[in-house]
Amino acid sequence: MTRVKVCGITIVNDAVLSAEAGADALGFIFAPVSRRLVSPAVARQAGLSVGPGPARVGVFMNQALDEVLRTAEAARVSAVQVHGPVSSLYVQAISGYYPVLRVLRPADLAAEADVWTDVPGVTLMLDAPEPGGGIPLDWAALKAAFPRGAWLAGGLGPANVAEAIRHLRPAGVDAVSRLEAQAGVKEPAAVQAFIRAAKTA
Ligand SMILES: O=C(O)c1ccccc1NCC(=O)[C@H](O)[C@H](O)COP(=O)(O)O
Repeated sequence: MTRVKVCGITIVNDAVLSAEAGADALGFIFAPVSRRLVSPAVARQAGLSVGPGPARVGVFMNQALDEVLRTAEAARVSAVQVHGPVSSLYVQAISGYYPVLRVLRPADLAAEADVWTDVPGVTLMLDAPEPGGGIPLDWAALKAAFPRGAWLAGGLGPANVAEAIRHLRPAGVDAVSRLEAQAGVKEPAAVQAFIRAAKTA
């Protein structure tokens, strides 16, 4: 069954409702450029409030390694998601502490996907060039190159996630924009419908 990550949690109650709806992972964005920036303290409280079930993923973009590790520790996340043009050494260093979701854009696939094939602790995620922008990828065009075991993000929501899964059979799916009432605030019905659609695809 496809695993489901609900990203951009900024409110403890949204973590709880996502977990109750069956989310496998919750995303907490620590990249200062994001409209869904959350503090490590709130992420930590959210993690404590959902019990042992869902993974808690700290999301970072172009941030120094020590900042990533300090923030992840303060927030008590269980995995780290890495966006941006960082080196493979940087990703490997994080994977010594946390399972890593390494985010690639379709344009990066040819150069970087093979680097991470069968590397323990690193899972690929394909996302649109603008993270959190709500723009879907061209699933048909990606089909031949989509790495086995990779996750998919980019403009997914209740209305299109089943179709995306049928095209690419990702190991997991991730979404934010189409699950929100406003930036950083979840729309409960959309979260529930997204998880249901992904799990039954
Ligand atoms: O969502 C953001 O604001 C964001 C900003 C900077 C780095 C990452 C960010 N989001 C990470 C995610 O994993 C999103 O869920 C993913 O990009 C999909 O977003 P959407 O297309 O809006 O569903």
